[in-house]
Amino acid sequence: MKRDPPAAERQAQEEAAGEQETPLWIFGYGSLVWRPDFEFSARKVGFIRGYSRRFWQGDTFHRGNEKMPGRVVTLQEDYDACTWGVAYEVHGEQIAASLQYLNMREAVLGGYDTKLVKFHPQEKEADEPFLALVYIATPQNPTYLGPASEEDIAAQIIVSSGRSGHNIEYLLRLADFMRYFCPQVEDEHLFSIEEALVSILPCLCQAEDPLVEV
Ligand SMILES: N[C@@H](CCC(=O)N[C@@H](CS)C(=O)NCC(=O)O)C(=O)O
Repeated sequence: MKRDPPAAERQAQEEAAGEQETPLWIFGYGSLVWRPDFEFSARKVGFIRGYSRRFWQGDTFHRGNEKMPGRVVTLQEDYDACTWGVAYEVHGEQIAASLQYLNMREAVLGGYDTKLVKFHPQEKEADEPFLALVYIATPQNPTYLGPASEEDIAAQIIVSSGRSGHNIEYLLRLADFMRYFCPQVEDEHLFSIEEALVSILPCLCQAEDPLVEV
């Protein structure tokens, strides 16, 4: 089923295509942090304001199936919060290629929509904040699961896997990214789910070296 790109995506694509030298930035805060799987020219670690990252999106393709949906992250509006991740810069032909790929991976298969948000690079003295495209799964999408206790989320992750791999890998790689690349950030929701998961499966204690390269 071909899905027309959402308005924010079209706006970003038109603006970027209109001025070839203007890159498009795409902000990742879940699997895009460690598995972008599209060609990019540069990447920066940083954050967006006004959102909290939550394991409240169901996934029946990448990390789960119709009978046992996995849990992946989305963004919940939260005025005082910041969500850390990676912004990817795409130029010229990379723009259409990345948007076409992400439209299938995120929108068609994942239920995510697009929005333009202000990204704040970690090296703020070197860079001013800039606009980036972000994929958000809203409560209106058909596989949205919403809030649950960290213990229940961990238990669901433990028994879920899909076409892209096990849901445990999804959680641990994201926790790993935050631990090693954003050590100053306390992401209580993420790390309490990881803690609940490790208490159920002690063999999954923290890796010595980062699993994620940025
Ligand atoms: N949009 C968020 C979340 C992306 C995400 O995790 N999406 C799922 C779709 S349900 C995905 O791409 N999974 C691929 C994988 O799990 O490897 C991001 O920017 O990273």
